[in-house]
Amino acid sequence: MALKITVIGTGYLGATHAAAMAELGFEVLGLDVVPEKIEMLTRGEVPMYEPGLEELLRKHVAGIEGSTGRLRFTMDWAEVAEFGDVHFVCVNTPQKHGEYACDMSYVDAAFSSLAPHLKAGALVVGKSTVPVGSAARLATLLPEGTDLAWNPEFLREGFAVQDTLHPDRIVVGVRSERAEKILRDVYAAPVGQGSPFVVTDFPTAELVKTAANSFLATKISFINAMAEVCEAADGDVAKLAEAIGHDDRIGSKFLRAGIGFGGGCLPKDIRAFMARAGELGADQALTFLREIDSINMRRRGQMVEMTREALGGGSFLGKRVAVLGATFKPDSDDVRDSPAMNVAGQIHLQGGQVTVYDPKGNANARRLFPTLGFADSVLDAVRGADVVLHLTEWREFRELDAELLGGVVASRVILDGRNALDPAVWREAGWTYRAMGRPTA
Ligand SMILES: NC(=O)C1=CN([C@@H]2O[C@H](COP(=O)(O)OP(=O)(O)OC[C@H]3O[C@@H](n4cnc5c(N)ncnc54)[C@H](O)[C@@H]3O)[C@@H](O)[C@H]2O)C=CC1
Ligand SMILES: O=C(O)[C@H]1O[C@H](OP(=O)(O)OP(=O)(O)OC[C@H]2O[C@@H](n3ccc(=O)[nH]c3=O)[C@H](O)[C@@H]2O)[C@H](O)[C@@H](O)[C@@H]1O
Repeated sequence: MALKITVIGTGYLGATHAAAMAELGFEVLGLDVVPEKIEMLTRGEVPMYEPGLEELLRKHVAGIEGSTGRLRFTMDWAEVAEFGDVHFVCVNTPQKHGEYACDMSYVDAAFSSLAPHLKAGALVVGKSTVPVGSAARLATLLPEGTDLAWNPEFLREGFAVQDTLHPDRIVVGVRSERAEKILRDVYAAPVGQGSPFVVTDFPTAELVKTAANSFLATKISFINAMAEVCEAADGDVAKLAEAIGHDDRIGSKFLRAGIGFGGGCLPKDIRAFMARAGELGADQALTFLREIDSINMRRRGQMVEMTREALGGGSFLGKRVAVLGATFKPDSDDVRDSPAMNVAGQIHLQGGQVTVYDPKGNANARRLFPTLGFADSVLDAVRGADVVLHLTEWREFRELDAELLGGVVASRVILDGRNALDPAVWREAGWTYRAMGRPTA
C-alpha cells in the first residue's frame, strides 16, 4: 500500500515539501498551528512568495477544480497521527533571543503534540535544521514501536520547488534498516533521476546540514574580505572572483561580493553551530565562524558609510535615500535578517528619509519596519532621492531604464550593494555609479 505522508509546519520549507510530496504521487496531509496559514493553503493560496509553488499547490490541493486532490491541510494532531505513515517535521528553529543558540521550543512542541497520538510503526522524520544531538534526544520522546530519522533539508528559497523535486543530495540519519527503506521509498523518484542518497547516523546527518551552511557562509565572507582588500588596494573584486572561480577546485558559485548574507538560515545556523560546539567542548574548532559572522555584519555598516560618503559625508539628516530591495535575496518575500533592511534601518535611525521598494517584500518589510517609507514602484521610491541604493538583485532592477530614473531623482548617484548592475549603462546616462570592492570599476 502506498505510504501516506504528513508535513508538520507549513512555512517556507513545509509548504514546499508538502506540495512536492503530492507531486511525487503521495497522499499528503499538512498541519500548522497558525489557522490563517491552514485556511490559505486549503484554498490553494501560498502564504509566502516562492516561484512555482502556488501552481504546484493548486495542482494537488483537494477541492480545487482539476486538482489530484492528494493534498489536504488540518490543525488536528489526532487526524495527522491517524492518517500518516511518515511524518515530516518542518517547524522553525530560530536563534534564541539574546543568545547564539538555536531555539528548539517549536520542534519540542511539535514532538510533544504528535507523540501521544502516534500509531505503531509510524516513522517521524525531522527536516528542520537542529543542533547536533537533538535527534538522539527527541527519539526518547517518541512512544515505543515508532521510529525517528533525520533528513535535513537543503532547499534554497527562490528555487525551493526545483530543489525539493531534484535535490543535489538526500541525506538521512537513521537507526534502523526499516527507516532507511521507508525513506528510500519516499525518495525513489528523485533518487531514480540521479539525486545521491547518503545514509548515515543521527549526528552526522545533523552535522552535514550545519557544515554545508557554514561552508557557504565562509565562501561569501571570504569574497567579501577580498572586497575589503580590493577597496584598499584599488582592485576589482568582481574580476578577482571571476578569475579564481575558473579554478575548478574553487568554483565560481557563491563568490558574489556585496552587502553579505542574510535570511532565516545562514546567519542563525552558523551562530547555533558555534553555540553547540561550545556546549560539546569543541568551540575552538569553530572560532573561525565568529570571523565569518563579523566580516558579514561589517558589510552592512560599510554600505551605510559608503552612502554617507556619496552624500558628501556628515549627517543623514534631511537626506533622501531610495532603497531598491528589501528581501534577503531575489525571488523571495523573506525579509528575515535581510542585509537590505538592516542598511535601510541604520540610515533611517541616523535621520535619513528612507523610501524602500521591493517587488515582493514590501508587505513583510513594512510589518517589521513600520517607521520606514515604502513605495509601490521604483519610480516612486527614487523620486527626489539624493542617492539610490541597490540592495537586492531582483531582475526588475537589472533591467531599469537609467535615463528615465535620472529624470526624477534629485541627484544621479547609485550605489550597487550587490555588484549586479552594469556600470557602463548607468554612467552613460550621467549617473555616478559605485559598487562594493570595485573602487575603480
Ligand atoms: N526556509 C528555507 O529555505 C529552509 C529552511 N530550513 C529549515 O527548516 C525549518 C523551517 O524553516 P522555514 O520553513 O523557513 O520556517 P517558517 O517559519 O517559514 O515555517 C515554520 C512553520 O512551522 C509552524 N510551526 C511552529 N510551531 C509549530 C508546532 N508546534 N506545530 C506545528 N507547526 C508549527 C509555523 O507556524 C510555521 O508555519 C528551520 O529549521 C530552517 O532552518 C532548511 C532548509 C531551507
Ligand atoms: O538552510 C537553509 O535554509 C538554506 O540556506 C541557504 O539558502 P537560502 O538562505 O535560501 O539562500 P542562499 O541562496 O544561500 O543565499 C543566502 C544569502 O547569501 C547571499 N549571497 C549568496 C551568494 C553569494 O555569492 N553572495 C551572497 O551575498 C544572498 O544574497 C543571501 O542573502 C542554502 O543555500 C540552502 O542550501 C539551505 O538549505
